[in-house]
Amino acid sequence: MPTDTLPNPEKNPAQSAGELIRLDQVTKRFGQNTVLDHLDFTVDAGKHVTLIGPSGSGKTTILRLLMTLLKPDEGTITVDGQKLFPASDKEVREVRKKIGMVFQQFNLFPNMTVLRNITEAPVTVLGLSKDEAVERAKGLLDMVGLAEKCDAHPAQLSGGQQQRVAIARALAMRPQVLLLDEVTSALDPELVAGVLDVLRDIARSTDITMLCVTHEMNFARDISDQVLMFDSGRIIESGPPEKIFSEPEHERTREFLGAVL
Ligand SMILES: Nc1ncnc2c1ncn2[C@@H]1O[C@H](COP(=O)(O)OP(=O)(O)OP(=O)(O)O)[C@@H](O)[C@H]1O
Repeated sequence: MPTDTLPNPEKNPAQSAGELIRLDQVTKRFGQNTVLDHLDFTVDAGKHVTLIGPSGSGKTTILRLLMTLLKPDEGTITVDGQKLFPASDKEVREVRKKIGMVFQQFNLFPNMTVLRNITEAPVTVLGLSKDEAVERAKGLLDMVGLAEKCDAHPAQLSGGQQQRVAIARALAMRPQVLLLDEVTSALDPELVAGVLDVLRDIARSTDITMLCVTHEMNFARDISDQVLMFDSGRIIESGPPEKIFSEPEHERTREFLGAVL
């Protein structure tokens, strides 16, 4: 893998150690529905944390709060020392630059080539020259195994290839944190492994912090430093994957893993 195109400690000095994400007593309601209930957790820089739990337990809501797509009703969220709410527009923009997200539906720009999908934000948001952005994008496309697809449009790619472009696009911003929201759920089964292999490679060979919602338990076991088990908007159990998957303490965790493994 061409590591010069990826985040590393020299290029992200703030990420060398310590706490990067903190949620303190975060509550989110949709009407009468309390989706997150006084939630506390922290993620240290460089760690890979996976959120598991039944459908509707609030996992995606956490990623959307971190992306500032939603606002908490109570509590505070801090990323790299900056509170997200309240924060000025400028502060939010600065924090957003540190966070990349890959969605279930790839959300590529359909009218742009693969290369342009990846270079657009580094040029317009980070102010890179076109040449710098193209060099970075080509390195990333090489890393996700799509070097020959620069000039293709998203519709000409398989879902798995589109998702690998979306991963490259997120990394092109050199984020400190990568949020992954069920990134293989919309894929045909035969395309899942290719995307997960790319993510395993990124987890292994970069220092990027990952927060991952997935139903792929083998993948979670492989990449996670910590697994958080959610139920009804609370973390009911957390720990290293070998503990959560092999010796879960909570009955709900055992039930959930029994259903998905
Ligand atoms: N914009 C919204 N308006 C109203 N309710 C919402 C909204 N977004 C999420 N919810 C509700 O919040 C709850 C938690 O949703 P969330 O997507 O965070 O769960 P999840 O654990 O990620 O589930 P899944 O694994 O199915 O994606 C669900 O009951 C969902 O219906």
